[in-house]
Amino acid sequence: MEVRGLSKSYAGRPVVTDVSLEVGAGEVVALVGPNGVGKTTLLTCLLDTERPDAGTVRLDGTPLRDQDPEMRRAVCAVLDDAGFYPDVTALEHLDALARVHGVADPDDLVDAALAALRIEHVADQVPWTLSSGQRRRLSLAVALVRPWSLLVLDEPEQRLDAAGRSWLADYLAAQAGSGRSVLMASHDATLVARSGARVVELHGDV
Ligand SMILES: Nc1ncnc2c1ncn2[C@@H]1O[C@H](COP(=O)(O)OP(=O)(O)OP(=O)(O)O)[C@@H](O)[C@H]1O
Repeated sequence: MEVRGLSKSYAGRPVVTDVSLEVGAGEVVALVGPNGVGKTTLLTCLLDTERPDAGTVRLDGTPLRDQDPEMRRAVCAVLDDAGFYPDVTALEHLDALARVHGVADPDDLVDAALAALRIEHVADQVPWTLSSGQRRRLSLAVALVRPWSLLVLDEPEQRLDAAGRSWLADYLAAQAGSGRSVLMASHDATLVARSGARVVELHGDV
């Protein structure tokens, strides 16, 4: 992914100013910086869910548009743990996403994801009955059941216990090792280091 000259203001107040960065194949990149510096804003602009005031975002040379089915397939974003259908169990949520993306053997993939995230025992519960950490684990499990070449994560360490953070760091490093790309905002220096991330520090008037 290549970002050039991205800027975003809210009500005339600059939040992201002229940011350029690249995330290469096989690379984990960590955006770091203090609260309010603009990490989430940058991620939402990159994902085309917020419209930047200026700048370009390209994936493999093509402008990134969230309405483009190819882009939606290439980019997996986990920004929070809120995007669940309320009446669908954890297992059904993962199963639906795997099938929508046309993966082979969705049953096996979903079982493996539930096991990897250690949420098999709550697979039949609807999201609002999960603990907050289990909901975060379910959000992350999505990345294991659908295709992507770029994974975008916003503070994925939130609400994870120590074992979960270690698993996540090793998972991200392994994905980079297989040639995929990861861009995350994080406040967890251990996660950033253990995942082998290249650090991009945002500076702002905060
Ligand atoms: N929709 C919005 N309208 C107005 N201001 C906003 C909006 N979204 C974000 N901001 C402001 O933009 C600034 C950057 O917010 P952002 O969430 O991007 O920071 P962040 O670096 O992700 O912070 P944190 O580390 O606390 O998650 C903050 O001052 C915030 O108040």
